[in-house]
Amino acid sequence: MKKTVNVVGAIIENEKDEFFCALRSPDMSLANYWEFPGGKIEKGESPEQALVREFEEEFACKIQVGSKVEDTTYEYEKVIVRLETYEAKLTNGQPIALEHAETRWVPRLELLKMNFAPADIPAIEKLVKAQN
Ligand SMILES: Nc1nc2c([nH]c(=O)n2[C@H]2C[C@H](O)[C@@H](COP(=O)(O)OP(=O)(O)OP(=O)(O)O)O2)c(=O)[nH]1
Repeated sequence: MKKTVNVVGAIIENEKDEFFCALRSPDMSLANYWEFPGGKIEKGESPEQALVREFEEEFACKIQVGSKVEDTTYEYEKVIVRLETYEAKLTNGQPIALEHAETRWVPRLELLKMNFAPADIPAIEKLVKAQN
């Protein structure tokens, strides 16, 4: 039976209506896909606590987590991922990619053109529809 992993991702928007995206590096699972960075929720953690921890570990910066955007379960070839995405704000410094191949601030409508991990697509569709 496939394992289900609980993953949380941050949706961070800047004042120019751009979103913080990260490219998974070749040595990560799901290599070379873009994602809303975050990671697996560890035992005893809330999704919010996991996101704060992951941003300190992977981007050496602090975030404040807001409301939930989407909750999707996607079945990959080897694993099932439940991805919860949350709005978040940078509260201390700019993110520095310590593990990802690249990071980019992407304009809302261009999110659709990026090679995002399949589990992220429902969240992206929601963001595009929410455009005002
Ligand atoms: N972080 C993140 N992971 C995603 C997204 N979409 C998606 O399918 N995933 C998948 C990729 C991985 O299989 C899994 C998350 O693993 P991860 O490697 O980021 O988590 P982690 O930092 O806790 O990993 P590790 O320490 O166990 O290596 O979820 C997303 O938007 N953000």
